[in-house]
Amino acid sequence: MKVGFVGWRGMVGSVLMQRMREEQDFARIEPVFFTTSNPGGKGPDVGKEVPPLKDALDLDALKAMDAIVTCQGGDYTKDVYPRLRAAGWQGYWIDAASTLRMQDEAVIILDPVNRKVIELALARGVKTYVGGNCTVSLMLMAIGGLIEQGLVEWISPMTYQAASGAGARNMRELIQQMGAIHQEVKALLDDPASAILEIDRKVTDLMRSERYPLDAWPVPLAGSLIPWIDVQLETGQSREEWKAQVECNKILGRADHPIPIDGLCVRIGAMRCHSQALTIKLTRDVPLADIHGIIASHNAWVKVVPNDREATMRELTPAAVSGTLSVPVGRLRKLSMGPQYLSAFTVGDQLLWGAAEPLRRMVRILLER
Ligand SMILES: NC(=O)C1=CN([C@@H]2O[C@H](COP(=O)(O)OP(=O)(O)OC[C@H]3O[C@@H](n4cnc5c(N)ncnc54)[C@H](OP(=O)(O)O)[C@@H]3O)[C@@H](O)[C@H]2O)C=CC1
Ligand SMILES: N[C@@H](CC(=O)OP(=O)(O)O)C(=O)O
Repeated sequence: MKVGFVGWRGMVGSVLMQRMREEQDFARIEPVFFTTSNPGGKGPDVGKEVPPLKDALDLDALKAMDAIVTCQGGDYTKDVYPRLRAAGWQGYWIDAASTLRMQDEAVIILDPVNRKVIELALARGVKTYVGGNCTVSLMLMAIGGLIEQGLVEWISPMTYQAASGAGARNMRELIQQMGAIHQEVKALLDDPASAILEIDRKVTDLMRSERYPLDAWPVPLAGSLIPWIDVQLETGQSREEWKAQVECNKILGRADHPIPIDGLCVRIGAMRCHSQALTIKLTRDVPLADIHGIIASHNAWVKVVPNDREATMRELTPAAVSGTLSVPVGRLRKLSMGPQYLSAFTVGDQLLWGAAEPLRRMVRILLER
């Protein structure tokens, strides 16, 4: 199978390349690498010879592919995908961008959760497969078992989203902000006799000043947080919040009888792990021990963390999870509102299960057919 890769040197694309090398995926395909900036250049090291980079805007070169995997972004998809389809290309389009997700011709891919939906779509001849929003995919990896068992009446997710979701520039600037804060008060920090309120005042003054690094972020993130992600919708939701219900239910193949899912999305100063606090209304009172079992047995990556202080602090943080495929879920307890109200807290790497991994696995699914 000839697979074209676009966007492979970006942040999501690099994670995809790393995972494909780890899983020896390149041995099973004929990879062709495309670029928007360096046609004729050298392709990445994938353990075998690859042809020079092809132009990602050259429709004829793209048309020669059986499948195209793109992590190049929504503008590229908007520009190239319709022209390629209009030119009669019948190959598989596998995309990380949100552009096509809600279109009828596209299936949102998260195979540990919706393998059946994917298989049915393949059988119907669907050729467009799009990775889900990162918070959506990570939530379903965490509590897919409860949904599968029909135990979820509604969910309210409150998110703590990492800088990586906004892109590489934003990750860099988060660290620059951290550094600027430290520089500002270094002398005071080094003096054990200095007053903490003086340190705090200087930090706050810096964050409010023109000297604070703010090119990528609209307002300070380090030392603060941003309770809005993506654009504003008329409903009062952010677009990120809107995605939760529509994408989850599309992934689950139940857009006609959706589970209500709504909450607030907040950007925090983590690097690449999104966290979410979930309030779940169960359809019935289920004992916690059963809930643990149902969640843990849903897929190979979810891990139930016991609701105790030590295990939670050790295992249920971005620092512990970053760079791994593990999706821990903990803080599972019945809330005081009643036995059908369950809390949960989950953490996941938004570049792996949140972006690259579902695409990688879709290529594998195609190879297995
Ligand atoms: N960031 C995220 O969390 C998620 C992103 N996505 C989707 O993936 C798309 C790509 O995101 P992301 O990977 O963050 O984007 P990047 O900005 O990291 O990469 C996108 C492209 O920019 C070009 N580029 C220009 N300068 C550089 C550079 N210095 N280093 C690397 N690449 C460079 C590359 O194209 P070329 O080689 O052709 O020059 C690259 O493929 C997003 O637009 C979004 O649609 C989906 C889920 C999550
Ligand atoms: N919006 C997500 C990242 C992302 O790229 O989402 P989507 O794939 O839905 O555009 C975030 O900021 O954390």
